[in-house]
Amino acid sequence: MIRIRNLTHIYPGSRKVAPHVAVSDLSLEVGEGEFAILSGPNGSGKSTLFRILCGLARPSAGQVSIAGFDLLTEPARVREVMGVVFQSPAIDKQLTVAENLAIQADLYDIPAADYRARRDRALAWTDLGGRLDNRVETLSGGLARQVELAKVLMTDPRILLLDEPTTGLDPVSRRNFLEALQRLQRERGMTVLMTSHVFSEAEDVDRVAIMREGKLMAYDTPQALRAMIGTEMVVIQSREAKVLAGRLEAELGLTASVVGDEVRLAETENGDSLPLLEKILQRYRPDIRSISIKQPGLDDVFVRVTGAASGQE
Ligand SMILES: Nc1ncnc2c1ncn2[C@@H]1O[C@H](COP(=O)(O)OP(=O)(O)OP(=O)(O)O)[C@@H](O)[C@H]1O
Repeated sequence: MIRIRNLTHIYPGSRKVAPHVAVSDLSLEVGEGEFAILSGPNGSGKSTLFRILCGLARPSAGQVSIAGFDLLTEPARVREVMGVVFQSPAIDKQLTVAENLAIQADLYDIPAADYRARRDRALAWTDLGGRLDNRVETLSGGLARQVELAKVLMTDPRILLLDEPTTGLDPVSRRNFLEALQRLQRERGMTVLMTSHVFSEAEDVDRVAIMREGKLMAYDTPQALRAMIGTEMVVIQSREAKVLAGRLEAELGLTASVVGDEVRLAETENGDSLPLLEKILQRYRPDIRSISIKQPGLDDVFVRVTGAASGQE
């Protein structure tokens, strides 16, 4: 449904700045009706890839086809099937919800006879019922984002591209927004590709892509990605996490990564972390605030794959 083949994007540079390869020979497919998340540390090339996919930038090399249409040679066909929710608001906050949706209908030449039905169908995926006459500036951040979604849904897309749509939302609004997307996927067979750096959002999706320095480092189901790390890991909270990690590596020969005030240890060889936990507790107790065994999450995968600390909620 979204097929990216050997995509490369090079920013040309200038006399003072060298050319920069922002996307490097990247290939990736999102199947029909799949929900995929694209993540990566700052500067890894997500925005560049997103801009290419929504037709705002032309790649230096490679092909992209969307619903079987070539992005470069059939952009109008692609626009017919794809809806894009950008990070920066694309609605007029001074206008009401209904006025914003009416403008979208005008822009896309939606026949007047279809307008109400389309509008009501789009709103059915949101929590905006009864808010049609409210000015967007009076809505919460979460509902305002849902207006963006409703606006895009007015055009009946089969594919949705979203750029960090939940940034700045509180956890409840974020969950509501994601639930709307998941229902669209489940009940309408929508294909969804969304950039995000919040890994709790990625735990339930079909596939997660992790980019680093323009390259696709991993692309798999959340389960398969978590399995890369093992079944369980020891996590220690410490005021001096870096110092403790250094000591654990030097004195016990362990592999440790530091995320904030946490030291996370790679899986033990026999997979049983309890003896290791006891040993660490006996030796380093004064340096430890808490110690536990946990199943690896996607944030651990991210740290392993990119070498960067993951985005925090
Ligand atoms: N117009 C530009 N000219 C030159 N280099 C650029 C340009 N835009 C981005 N870059 C560089 O390309 C690389 C990828 O940038 P991009 O914005 O795609 O990354 P990102 O993963 O979206 O980062 P973020 O999460 O910070 O938005 C970065 O090193 C960035 O500095």
